Amino acid sequence: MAKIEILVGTTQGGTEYVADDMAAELDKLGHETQIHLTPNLSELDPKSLWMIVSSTHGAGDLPDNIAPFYQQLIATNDDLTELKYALCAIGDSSYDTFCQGPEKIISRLDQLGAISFVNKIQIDVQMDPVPEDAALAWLAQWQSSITPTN
Ligand SMILES: Cc1cc2nc3c(=O)[nH]c(=O)nc-3n(C[C@H](O)[C@H](O)[C@H](O)COP(=O)(O)O)c2cc1C
Repeated sequence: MAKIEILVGTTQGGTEYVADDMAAELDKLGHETQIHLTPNLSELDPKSLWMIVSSTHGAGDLPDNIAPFYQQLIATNDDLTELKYALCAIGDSSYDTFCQGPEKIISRLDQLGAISFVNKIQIDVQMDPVPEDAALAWLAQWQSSITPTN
């Protein structure tokens, strides 16, 4: 069993459904998931696996609910070298800034020493109108490699 923090960035709520479905799948496998709709750095375990599940809004911007978390990351110098993360980005390829919002978070996590646990997925709602399906297929590719220590 692993502890998995799921950080959600959403404006209309669609991405929250994607996060809920992945959490349900991980719970079935015996992992301990926690969904954060307003993530707070001080409440997250830096020795767990973080899944960032976020759409993009504006012009390559993070949704408002997760933007303050990004500011917390910018303000901290915490050592995150024990942290592993997985990115599930959801966007629309008709925008030049396709899926760029959560890249800001990933870029800062990398600066703080965190390591990507798997290749990210960028779900294009033009191609996948039901992003849950693409997200669950992606999760199925790597969920068996999650270990208690990650
Ligand atoms: C005003 C607006 C701006 C958007 N900007 C972007 C963008 O810059 N890049 C992108 O990939 N998708 C963009 N999108 C598409 C959303 O990320 C996509 O519709 C997503 O499914 C919304 O999920 P949510 O309801 O969970 O926020 C934008 C959508 C809207 C309505």
